[in-house]
Amino acid sequence: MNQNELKQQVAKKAVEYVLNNVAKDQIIGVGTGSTADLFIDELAKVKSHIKGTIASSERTKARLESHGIAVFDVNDVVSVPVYVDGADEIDPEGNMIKGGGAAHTREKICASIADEFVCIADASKEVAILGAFPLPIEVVPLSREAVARQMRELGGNPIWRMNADGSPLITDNACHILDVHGLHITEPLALEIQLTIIPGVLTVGIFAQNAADVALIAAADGVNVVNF
Ligand SMILES: O=C(CO)[C@H](O)[C@H](O)COP(=O)(O)O
Repeated sequence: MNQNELKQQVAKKAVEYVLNNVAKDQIIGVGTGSTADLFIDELAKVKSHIKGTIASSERTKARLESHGIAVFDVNDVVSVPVYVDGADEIDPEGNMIKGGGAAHTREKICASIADEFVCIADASKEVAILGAFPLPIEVVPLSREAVARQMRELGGNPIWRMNADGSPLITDNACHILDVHGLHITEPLALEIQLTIIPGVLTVGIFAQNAADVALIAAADGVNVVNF
């Protein structure tokens, strides 16, 4: 089974999870990325079960709306029962690195108002310690070099993320991304807090404060449900 087939499998399982665990006519949170895209396509088949969604990116909002699924402004929603999203890495405690799709600021906001974070991933995303995947940090453009210097002082190697055409990637929040290579994140929550208070940092891609509550992990022999 290739990685895309695993993602398909976990997307289906996540819809099953929503149907079994979320009462009818609720608003649910939807993440961003290739796994989340497949989840959206599966969700569309049972869209009458939900009242609508909150979206973690413009990309996700457009895909949801293309299926006729209502998207609410996060400002108008107090809480959601579940937030379903992928991850770039997930450790044995449910801490994650996210932001490979440059959407982690809105993802963290959506996760913060969710009763339950349901992480959907294939088994290649499971790691013992976070950090092999470069840590995305969304920064206010003016602060980029100052933040990069602080990352170097911590032993990381920050790379300014570019688009395929060589232009700087601009996020949904009009900010830049630094991908910090070479970190070995043994204390995810402490590092998330430490980096979050650096002036100019909008959002760090460590999800420890908003770690996964449940992970649906697709492997060749099926989808494993992990409760943290
Ligand atoms: O954090 C994310 C986007 O900002 C994604 O959830 C993460 O990059 C995983 O993506 P994919 O499902 O494409 O592997």
